[in-house]
Order: sequence, then C-alpha cells, then structure tokens
Amino acid sequence: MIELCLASASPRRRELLASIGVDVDVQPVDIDETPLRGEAPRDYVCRLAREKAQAGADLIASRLPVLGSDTVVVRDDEILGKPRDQRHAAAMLRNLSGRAHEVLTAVAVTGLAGLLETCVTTRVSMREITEQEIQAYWMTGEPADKAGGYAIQGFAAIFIERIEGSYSAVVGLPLFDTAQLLQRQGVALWSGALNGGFA
Ligand SMILES: Cc1cn([C@H]2C[C@H](O)[C@@H](COP(=O)(O)OP(=O)(O)OP(=O)(O)O)O2)c(=O)[nH]c1=O
Repeated sequence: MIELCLASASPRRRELLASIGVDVDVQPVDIDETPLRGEAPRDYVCRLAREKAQAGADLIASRLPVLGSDTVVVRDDEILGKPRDQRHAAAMLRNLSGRAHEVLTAVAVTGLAGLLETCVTTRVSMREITEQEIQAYWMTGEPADKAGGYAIQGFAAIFIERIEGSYSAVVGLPLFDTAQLLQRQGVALWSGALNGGFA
C-alpha cells in the first residue's frame, strides 16, 4: 500500500525509501533553488526541503504525507550544488580534492503530526584527485546531477577515503533519521517495524 508521496525527481531517494520498505507515489516539484542573500547552508537546505514538501502537498489531491529533501556539499561555508557544466564540475572537484568537506541533507515530511524536519551533516574526506581523473570522471556522466559534482555510490567511491556520519544522507536521504520522521507521521516501514519506536 502506498503511504507516502515523494516530492522529488531523484531516483536515488525513491530507491532508498524502497530499501526500508516504503513505496511511494512520486510527485516532482519545481521550486526556486536560489539561496537567499546571506543564508547559511543549513538554513538553505532546510528551507528547500520544507518548500519541496509543501509544494508537493499543494499539488496532490490525496492527504498522503509528503516528503521533500535537499542535499548540498559545503566547503568553507560555500554551498556547492549541482554543476552547471564540465568547467564548473571540474572546479568543484579541484576544490574538494585532498580535503574534507561536509554534506548536508535536510528532510521535511508533512502529515498529521504537522511539518516535521531534520538536517543531517556528514563529513567526507577525499584523497587528492588528479587533473586527468577529474576530466575522465566527467566523461562517466555521473557528476552532472549530483551536489558537489560527485557520487559516493558510483565511480567517485575511489576518491573517498573516509566518511563520518550517514552514508545514505550523502546519497540523498538519511535513512535512520527519515525512518524516525516517517514513524512519527504514522507511515509503515518494512513489516517488522510497523509500529516501531513511536507507536
Ligand atoms: C554528494 C552526493 C550527492 N548525490 C545526489 C543526491 C541528490 O539527489 C543530488 C542533489 O540534488 P537535490 O537538489 O538535493 O535533489 P535532486 O535534484 O536530485 O532531486 P529533487 O530536488 O527532485 O528531490 O545529489 C548523490 O547521489 N551522491 C553523492 O555522493
């Protein structure tokens, strides 16, 4: 039974939810993703997750809970979203090469319990990446639709030395924290966890 609407075009988010037993109706939304002047990265991702969830709720006819989410890479307080083109992607990877950065993923869920939200920070350490690797990586097609221009779940795994935090959050949805929000909204997870935690 479908118990959740996913306000997202991201196949990763749909697959991550399926992995904990949550099938969704998909309702992509189109919101303005321009940061506000002086907006802190954390405030920005939280606002976008909320706006996606609310835009989804406004579009659907049913009263299903609606989940919106946003992921950004942050380096020295600068928000790195999706690359505009190859040059931009290369510049992002040069900036991340040989250092640690943070990945922020916010999740918001509308429902009977009101609008619930959370934001998860994961620290990702990358080894140094050569110019040749940067150019070759673009050709894989992977960077184009990913925050920071890389995919930890893909070829970029060979660049990532260590993470501290949530792997699933880097891929697009922190599963532990998301499960807690969904249970508070009464959404059933895999069958053994129907009423887990917050019943
Ligand atoms: C850092 C990183 C990001 N990503 C993805 C997660 C997000 O899908 C994407 C960041 O863009 P988002 O704007 O968060 O999401 P989206 O445009 O894919 O989907 P929607 O707005 O419709 O919900 O980057 C990875 O898949 N792997 C990674 O290692």
